[in-house]
Amino acid sequence: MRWSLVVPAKRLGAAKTRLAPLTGGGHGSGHGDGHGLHAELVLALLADTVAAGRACPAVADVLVVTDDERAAAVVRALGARTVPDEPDRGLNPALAHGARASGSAAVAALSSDLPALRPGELAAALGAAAAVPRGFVADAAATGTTLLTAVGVALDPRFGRGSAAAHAASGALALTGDWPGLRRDVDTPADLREAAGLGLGPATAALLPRLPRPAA
Ligand SMILES: Nc1nc2c(ncn2[C@@H]2O[C@H](COP(=O)(O)OP(=O)(O)OP(=O)(O)O)[C@@H](O)[C@H]2O)c(=O)[nH]1
Ligand SMILES: C=C(OP(=O)(O)O)C(=O)O
Repeated sequence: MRWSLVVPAKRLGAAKTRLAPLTGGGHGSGHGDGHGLHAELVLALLADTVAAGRACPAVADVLVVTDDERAAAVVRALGARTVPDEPDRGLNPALAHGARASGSAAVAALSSDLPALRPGELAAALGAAAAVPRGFVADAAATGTTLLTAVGVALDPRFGRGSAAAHAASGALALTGDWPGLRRDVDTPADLREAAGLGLGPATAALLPRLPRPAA
């Protein structure tokens, strides 16, 4: 079975506010304005996630839901398709829109902040997901979700705080395996240090030495 991956990306300057301390946070950091180091860091996390997805043999195509032109250009250069961020009602409606736009019967929503993701572990998780109508992979903290899958049924995404429990309550099966890069989402500076310990993708690795506050 080959999958369509749907990856959400809100505007770079508005995303990942909890990482602002790493990029200086204030004036000149680019946090909030879509430029500068903050946007570059958010973009690097997205680029490494998309590149790993594209390199996964179980993935037929990657669809990024975004209105950010810079993010769209970067992921297209990596071989992803892009669709506008519709209906502009937040993360879950954007993912449902992307899932429908993919036109695929096997759809997986993937977090956009997985810089240590390996194509092989994604393939293993998607292999497990092929056996169930809906499945999910919890993040390293076991409270959030990094992957939500659907085969022949609606994706019905419930990302957000406590999403692992919400996905389980909606009938999705928790998929478990030794997939450290797939689980290691990066919301905080400490998360980025842990991702660095697993091994970062090239975009995030290249950015790390440029951060004013060392992350790793
Ligand atoms: N396309 C799209 N993506 C979204 C939207 N809202 C959130 N996302 C993406 O979903 C992921 C989780 O977003 P949030 O939980 O809002 O916050 P965050 O950007 O991770 O970070 P914090 O500001 O630090 O909480 C990020 O990859 C966002 O880019 C949306 O309305 N549209
Ligand atoms: C949206 C989620 O995560 P975060 O906000 O941490 O990126 C989630 O885990 O469902």
